[in-house]
Amino acid sequence: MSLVHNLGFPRIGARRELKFALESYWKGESSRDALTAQGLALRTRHWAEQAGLDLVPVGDFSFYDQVLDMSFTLGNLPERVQGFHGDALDNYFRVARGRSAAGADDHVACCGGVAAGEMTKWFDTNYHYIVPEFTAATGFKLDASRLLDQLAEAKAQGVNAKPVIIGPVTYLWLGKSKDGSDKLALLPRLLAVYAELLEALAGQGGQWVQVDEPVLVTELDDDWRHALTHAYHELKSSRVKILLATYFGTLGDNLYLAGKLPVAGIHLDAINARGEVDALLGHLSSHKVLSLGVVNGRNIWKTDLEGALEWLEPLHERLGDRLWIAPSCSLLHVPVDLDGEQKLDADVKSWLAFALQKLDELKVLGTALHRGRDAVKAELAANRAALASRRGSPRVNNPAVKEALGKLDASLGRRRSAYAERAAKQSARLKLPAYPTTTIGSFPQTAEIRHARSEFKAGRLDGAGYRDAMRTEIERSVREQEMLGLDVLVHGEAERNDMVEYFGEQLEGYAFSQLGWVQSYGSRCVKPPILFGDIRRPKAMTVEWIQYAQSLTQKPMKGMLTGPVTILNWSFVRDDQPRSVSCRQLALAMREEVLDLEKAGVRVIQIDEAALREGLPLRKSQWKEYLGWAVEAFRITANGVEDETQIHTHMCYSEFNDIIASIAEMDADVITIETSRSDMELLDAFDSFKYPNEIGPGVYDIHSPNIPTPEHIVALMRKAAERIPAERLWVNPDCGLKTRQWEEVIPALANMVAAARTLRKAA
Ligand SMILES: Nc1nc2c(c(=O)[nH]1)N[C@@H](CNc1ccc(C(=O)N[C@@H](CCC(=O)N[C@@H](CCC(=O)N[C@@H](CCC(=O)O)C(=O)O)C(=O)O)C(=O)O)cc1)CN2
Ligand code: MET
Ligand SMILES: [Zn+2]
Repeated sequence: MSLVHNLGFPRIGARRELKFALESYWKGESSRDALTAQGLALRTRHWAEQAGLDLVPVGDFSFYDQVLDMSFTLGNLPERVQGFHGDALDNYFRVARGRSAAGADDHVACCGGVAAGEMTKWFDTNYHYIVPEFTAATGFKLDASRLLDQLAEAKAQGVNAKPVIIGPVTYLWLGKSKDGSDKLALLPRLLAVYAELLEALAGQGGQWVQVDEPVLVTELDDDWRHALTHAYHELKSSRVKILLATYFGTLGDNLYLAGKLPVAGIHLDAINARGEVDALLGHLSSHKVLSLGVVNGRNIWKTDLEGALEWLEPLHERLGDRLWIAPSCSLLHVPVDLDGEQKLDADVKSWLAFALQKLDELKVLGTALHRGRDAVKAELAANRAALASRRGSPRVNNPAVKEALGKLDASLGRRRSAYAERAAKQSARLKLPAYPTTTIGSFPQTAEIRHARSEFKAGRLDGAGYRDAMRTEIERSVREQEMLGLDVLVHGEAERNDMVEYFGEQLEGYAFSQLGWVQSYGSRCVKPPILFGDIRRPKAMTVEWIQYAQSLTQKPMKGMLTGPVTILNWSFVRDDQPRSVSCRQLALAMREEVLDLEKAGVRVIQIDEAALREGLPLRKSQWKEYLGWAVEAFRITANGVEDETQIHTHMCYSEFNDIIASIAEMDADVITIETSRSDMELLDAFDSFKYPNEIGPGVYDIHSPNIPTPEHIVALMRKAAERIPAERLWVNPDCGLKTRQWEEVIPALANMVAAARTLRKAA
């Protein structure tokens, strides 16, 4: 029999129950007990929904982040929160979210404000984790209570539990050394605690433990490879059976190493690394389990079940019980339940599978392997029909789009003149002061804005009423910016639910869900739109809003767009054509929008590419290819405008050292980046490359409620000016302000404008 299991289940809840419970607890509107009860209710429901599986993950639930959970399990708390004498869960949230010194926190008086842990993306996904912090002195101390409590809960509910933890090497690899010391030097100390942890799990009757080591799909140097070998030799005497889970890619050079590790089984992402199955099997000793991730945990398409069986059946014949099947990775990255969708087009819906449907697919595959295809004849037939309908649908393939793509030539991606010439014309037209100030686009998405939108979507507010509500917000943003004295204004993005979904909703070739939420970080979720067909822009998408905003002020109003690469990287995308092709289609559609904005008199247009760097493949050897088409797509979008039109782009969470040449190639007149937390060090890349265009290095961290002082901003900008000539510097926050409150935004921006004035006087 082949065993069917899952690697992880989405924890936010089909109706985002966890999000609402968390936010209400943080606001002080509900009790800690209410929050933990909601956690228990979600775990219980999710285990019940996975009941048909042979092994169900336990420990994949988290109140904020699974990496932060691991830091607490291992007793690796940043020094600044040690000695906190409140509740452990509150301390956990202090690390996750930070605490302003002026915050409404009982412990501010005794424990002061604390900075949030740094957040960064989880491999190549749109999920963000809290970065573990290390120093040479870091010690570890086991606190297994979370895992043991959840295991006990699972047992009480009759769940076939498989505890899930992040492996020691991946844990170290994900963290950051705060003092420049070698993280790997901590491995012996860390392994001692992992050994204790495995022992504790064994004591609870855990037989199999899933230990996630996704670092195995990255390019590792010898030290890290050695660390893996060393770690699993140290842990091999444990009483539990380790299923070593790899996902998000191929093992590549690490294949032999992975195959030889002394563990009881290994999970391979057979969506990305199906070609490695044979080679891996060649290295696996005959007692080891091979778990194959055959259902894609990263997208929302139905699996080709018969296609999967074609290659699984012979493997099953060979391996028998040693073959397990699972999703390719945790289902954290997909929405929960397709059945909740009431408005999705019936055709498109019939092509999709969310987490619960993916588990059903696995069960069908398991039954077919176990009892023969006949036992699931009806399911296989329905699957075959759905796949055929998708392949043949005229809505997927639009000849006109294919034709337009065929006509593309390199001239589309070139500005008329070089930067220096454009800059002179733009400066004559815009007449901006030195150190011009601007913001990145969004202003707070208030409860009123979201409420108006949800009333509109539910049909209780009509189009005119909704437009008025948004215009009121836009007007408020413009007035505030004028009072603050900013130089280049934005409309505030009130009308946008999300910078990607908003465009997905308006482009042909896209479908969008009502409840397809995926956790992005903490309580924050996104609803990635579904790119299923050839892309076309039926009509202008942003022009009316920007025009309205411009009508309220004499100052230049930035037109605000999301770039093709970011739209692609934050959507669920087609698996029936290369990403580069979908991206080029998006580029052509967004180019039309850029040209429409220009025609409407918009003088500054920002094209956000927040996810351009984020989309880099996990393996460096694939970067060149990706950057080639990604930069080209941006250029197609941006570069059709006149010299006088100023193009901005924006990127956050970025280190630019290794891609600075590509950034320069994008040739935006101005790029705004996130730099405040790195103390402007990120600018070194621009400096040493002699980046020729203008730069707005972020001067305040928008993730934190803390208000930056003018002195702090001036100091940061002086550091920036050591690296970039002052005449090419802008002053702006790190990113958009949609997650902040107006009460935070106004004083912060006032200080930012004051800082710019100080700088101008000194110049
Ligand atoms: N796609 C994407 N990926 C990204 C980012 C991004 O901005 N977009 N940024 C980074 C991650 N950062 C993020 C920052 C903020 C949020 C965020 O604020 N998300 C919102 C949801 C945004 C949204 O789509 N809102 C909808 C739905 C709002 C909503 O929840 N409405 C209520 C009803 C409210 C009412 O009636 O009063 C409901 O449905 O229950 C809207 O505005 O229309 C949230 O979790 O709260 C997400 C990611 C990286 N990846
Ligand atoms: N214009 C967008 C905003 O301000 C850019 C966000 S980048 C994640 O929200
Ligand atoms: Zn940003």
